[in-house]
Amino acid sequence: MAELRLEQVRKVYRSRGRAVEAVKGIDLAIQDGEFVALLGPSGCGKTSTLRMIAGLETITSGRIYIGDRLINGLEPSQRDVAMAFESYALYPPLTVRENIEFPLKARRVPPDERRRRVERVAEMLQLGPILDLKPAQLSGGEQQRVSLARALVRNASVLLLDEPMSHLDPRLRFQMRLHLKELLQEISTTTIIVTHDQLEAIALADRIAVMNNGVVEQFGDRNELYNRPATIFVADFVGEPPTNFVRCALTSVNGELAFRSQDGAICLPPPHRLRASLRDRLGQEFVLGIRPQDMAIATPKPACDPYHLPGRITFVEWIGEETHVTVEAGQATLIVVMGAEDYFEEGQQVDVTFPEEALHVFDPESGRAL
Ligand SMILES: Nc1ncnc2c1ncn2[C@@H]1O[C@H](COP(=O)(O)OP(=O)(O)OP(=O)(O)O)[C@@H](O)[C@H]1O
Repeated sequence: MAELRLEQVRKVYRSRGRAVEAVKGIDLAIQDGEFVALLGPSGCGKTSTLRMIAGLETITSGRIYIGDRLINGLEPSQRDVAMAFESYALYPPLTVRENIEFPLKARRVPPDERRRRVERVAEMLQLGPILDLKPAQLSGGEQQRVSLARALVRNASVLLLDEPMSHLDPRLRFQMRLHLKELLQEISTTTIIVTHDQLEAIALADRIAVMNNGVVEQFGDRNELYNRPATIFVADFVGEPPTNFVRCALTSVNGELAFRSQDGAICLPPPHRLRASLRDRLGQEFVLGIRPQDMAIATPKPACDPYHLPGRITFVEWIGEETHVTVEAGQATLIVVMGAEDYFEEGQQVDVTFPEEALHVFDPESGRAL
């Protein structure tokens, strides 16, 4: 157990004379026993970050601390970090039991203690029936669970999981998530999981670092990412369906500030919390973001709520427990999530409403929330 701290960590790869800056000076402070997910699209630098913490990749610049120890120069074996790989990395000649036991033997853990720890983790990950098989006899999902078991059994200060469930079928994935969460709560090891699956990140992690293009766009818990997205990227990447975005100019209508789309179909007052700071930005463009789950369709039009948009339903899709309704408001297309029991018809004129706090305002240049 230990705190893990990354300060201005960068990774530049050189391949065929070209420099690729995969990680662009990230800062992360992960508390002792905390479970953090690195979430982001393919190529955003998640695995590079993890491999630098594990010592499998050199750190181009910056500092990584585990507790008070600066680990930049330490060999992987000196770092007290355990890692489970997406690509398993099991030892082919050893049985599953021997694979899991291997890191304990290397650390001279007594046989009784070894057996107890292997059995505990094997039970958690449902590996009992395959303990005497060799990796070549296992399915991809089974190999992945063995790799996870081998990392968990060590009780290292820091546990790193790189897409540890990507090869499991959805049902097993669900079960593994439950077991993993339970097990990690019990051993309370500082853990980082890399995933591009936001459901996995949300279900497992205490906090999520959303990465894009080598930088951490936001580091926060689920509520912060949903209710106060720091950037356009986070508002777009986290949440399903993605946030609705509309580009508007800040204008003055009858002496009051208003965000107005180019065709005039959208005209909304800025949220109260931003009004004072927006006074001197008249004429500038902004990106407005509203989550589909924060919107509702009201018929008839609400009497005095300023946060409503008149539009026309163009598409209705029933998805299990939700109905996704597409509404056109002038040239803007908005998706609204309603309940499965709500009934709407294409062509219907409606009003889309939402609470003031659901309106997120972003600077189009920096992409950052105001
Ligand atoms: N050894 C390497 N040499 C050159 N470029 C690399 C190397 N490893 C990674 N990269 C590049 O660095 C960037 C980040 O890669 P990284 O694997 O860290 O991203 P990722 O977010 O983990 O992606 P994925 O989810 O696809 O695994 C990518 O552009 C990748 O092509």
